[in-house]
Amino acid sequence: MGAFLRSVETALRRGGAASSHLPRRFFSVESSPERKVAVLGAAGGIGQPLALLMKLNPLVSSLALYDIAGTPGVAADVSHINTRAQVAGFMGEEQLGKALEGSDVVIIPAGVPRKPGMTRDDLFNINAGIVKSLCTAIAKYCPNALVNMISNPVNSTVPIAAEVFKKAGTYDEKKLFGVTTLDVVRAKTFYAGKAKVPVEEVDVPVVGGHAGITILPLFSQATPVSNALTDEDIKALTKRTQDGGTEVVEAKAGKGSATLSMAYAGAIFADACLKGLNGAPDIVECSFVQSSITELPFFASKVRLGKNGAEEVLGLGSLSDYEKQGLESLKPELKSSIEKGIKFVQEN
Ligand SMILES: NC(=O)C1=CN([C@@H]2O[C@H](COP(=O)(O)OP(=O)(O)OC[C@H]3O[C@@H](n4cnc5c(N)ncnc54)[C@H](O)[C@@H]3O)[C@@H](O)[C@H]2O)C=CC1
Ligand SMILES: O=C([O-])CC(=O)C(=O)O
Repeated sequence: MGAFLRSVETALRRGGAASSHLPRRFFSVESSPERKVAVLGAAGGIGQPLALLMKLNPLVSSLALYDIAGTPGVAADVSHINTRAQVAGFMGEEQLGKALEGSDVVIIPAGVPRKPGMTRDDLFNINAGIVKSLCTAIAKYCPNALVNMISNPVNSTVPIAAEVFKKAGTYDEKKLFGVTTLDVVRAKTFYAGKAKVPVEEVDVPVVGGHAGITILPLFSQATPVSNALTDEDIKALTKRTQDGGTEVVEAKAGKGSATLSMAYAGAIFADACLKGLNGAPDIVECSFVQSSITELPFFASKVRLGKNGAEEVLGLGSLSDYEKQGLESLKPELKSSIEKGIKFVQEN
């Protein structure tokens, strides 16, 4: 472990990938302009490890940690790590503006997580209001920031954010992202295990939304290609990816949902946003964004990230019959979750 951590430090000092243990994408710094990242909900189960990972990212020069409680401690703790980002903690609504001002990327893991037996939609009543008020502040204090929405139900919180920004006159569809990276992370892990291929080489797009059957992994496009997997294997992998969140919720038995893997996924996605802003070429990640690739107004698919955010929403590519069926089955649920979010802002 000592050697591992020393290699992290060396990698960070060099600003390059010094260790094969580390995802290269975390540590490549071609050029490093000043970039401020704000984490809203930074004292929570996701927020704390995400704050740590963003402090390790050399693309970040300023890290604002905001929560309704607990941020002074988290900020003091993380700030002692000897990396580039200057860390500041902000607590309570009166400090939200200061936390947001000048932000390039705002990551939102604020809100309540699931307990066993709940769906993500069961979180709507509490989290919709939290997201609405945070997005109202974003529109006021950093209207140009890229927003990475983690709070569930993502299928509704992203449309909520869009409506809030529209009302405020600041909406830019290129700058609003539902974070579905954890679905991709899971699909890659599960596929690598089943296909017996090196996990660090695996790529699997995951499209649709971020709840149950709306999560549609496209294993027919997975690389490296494996001819060893049967149709039954693909069905089982699809179901496990769709139920990945529930698997963690049940294992945690009342103590919340995925936090560590989500922090990892959130850090990967925020890093991609920063690289895009900095002009790095060919930055493509799946995300739930405003979309015209299906008849639904929001949809997750591969997105090319650039200096303005989502520069291009990529199409679905060719689907297997099983995936085509999955796509048709997910549309009614996704449509109604999107409409629920829009209605919430229009009526409140
Ligand atoms: N998009 C995804 O793939 C995933 C999303 N999630 C979602 O992320 C959210 C957070 O999960 P956890 O970190 O496990 O929950 P948590 O309860 O551990 O942390 C949430 C934090 O949000 C804070 N918070 C509440 N109201 C706030 C407000 N108005 N402003 C700022 N902060 C506020 C709380 O004080 C708490 O520190 C949940 O909605 C969960 O469902 C979780 C895992 C994966
Ligand atoms: O399942 C949950 O409630 C949290 C989540 O979105 C995930 O882990 O994918």
